[in-house]
Amino acid sequence: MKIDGTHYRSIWREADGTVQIIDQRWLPHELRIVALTNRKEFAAAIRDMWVRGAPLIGATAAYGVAVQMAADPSDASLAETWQVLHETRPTAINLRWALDEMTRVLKPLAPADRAAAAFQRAAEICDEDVEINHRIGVNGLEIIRKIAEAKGGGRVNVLTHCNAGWLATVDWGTATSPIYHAVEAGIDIHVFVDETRPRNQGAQLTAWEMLNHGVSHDLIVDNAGGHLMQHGEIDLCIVGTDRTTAQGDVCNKIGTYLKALAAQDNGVPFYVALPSPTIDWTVRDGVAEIPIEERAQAEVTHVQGKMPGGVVGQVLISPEGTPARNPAFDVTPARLVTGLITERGVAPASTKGLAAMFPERAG
Ligand SMILES: CSC[C@@H](O)[C@@H](O)C(=O)COP(=O)(O)O
Repeated sequence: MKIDGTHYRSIWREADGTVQIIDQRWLPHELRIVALTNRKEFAAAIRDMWVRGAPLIGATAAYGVAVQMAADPSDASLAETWQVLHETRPTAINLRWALDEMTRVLKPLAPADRAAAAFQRAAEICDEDVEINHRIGVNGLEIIRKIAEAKGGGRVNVLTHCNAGWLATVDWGTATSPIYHAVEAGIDIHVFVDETRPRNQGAQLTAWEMLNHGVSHDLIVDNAGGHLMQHGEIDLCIVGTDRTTAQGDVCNKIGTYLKALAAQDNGVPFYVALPSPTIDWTVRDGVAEIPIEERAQAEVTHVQGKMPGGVVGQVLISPEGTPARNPAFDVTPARLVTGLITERGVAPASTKGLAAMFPERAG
């Protein structure tokens, strides 16, 4: 996507071979681009959320393997890199998907051939992600178009949670891709952006994306969505996912479940934008089987922002010493999901629906 006229991806390889990322910890206040040069830095970038969002975590891990292969292409190094990167964040399945995919490609090769093959496969994974998200946008656009037509061309109001935007992927985003496509198609669309405590990915990243792209939007506090739905101000919800099970349960940023409950109570369609690498075919019951990341208490007791004087920093908002819990994701059961917007089309959130859409993957 474009920032001030320049097209950026969230991760890319420079002509000199270095892997560059946008360090998202500083957005929206500063656009900082950094190079990741060794495995330790890749692990830190994923764990400490310089990059985040399920597809981007996967793409970053793929390049992390490639950089490590250039340093040490041995079998031991490949296996250890899988471990080191895999333990950085437990919930987004794209991480394991990308590490397994890199291992599948590299393991049969002679060590001397691994680095070049790894960089090539990492670049392909990035390009595939862009294409998948583009397709999700095309398929999701039809949902938005139908709502616009039903409203006689009136404004379509979309609620989204967290950042499932281009910053969470390599480009386009998942939940935002139908929105960007709708804007391009000339549909009058307005986006309600959940701030998404504790890390405020909505306030910091999605709002920034919408502003940059000239998309009409309002930032709302997380607790406002139900109220807006009750008053007919939301036509549909579109969110992303970090892991979707074979039966269509959706694990996404904490608070997604509450939005889905409010959507069902108010008859608001609740869609999930789902790239196929985000399906975990090995699990069925998301609540019972998906590991939920618990992050630092400080993310709850503090908020980050721009201080007077322009410095980006954190302020304590609770009494010093108050304990906090910080589960980073929750699971929305399939029964609350209207449809899964995939690169192949919109699937019902069910075992049958996903199996029909991806027959070659379903067990
Ligand atoms: C297209 S990204 C889908 C999800 O990864 C996104 O909604 C989300 O929850 C991101 O969480 P984060 O903790 O910022 O990595």
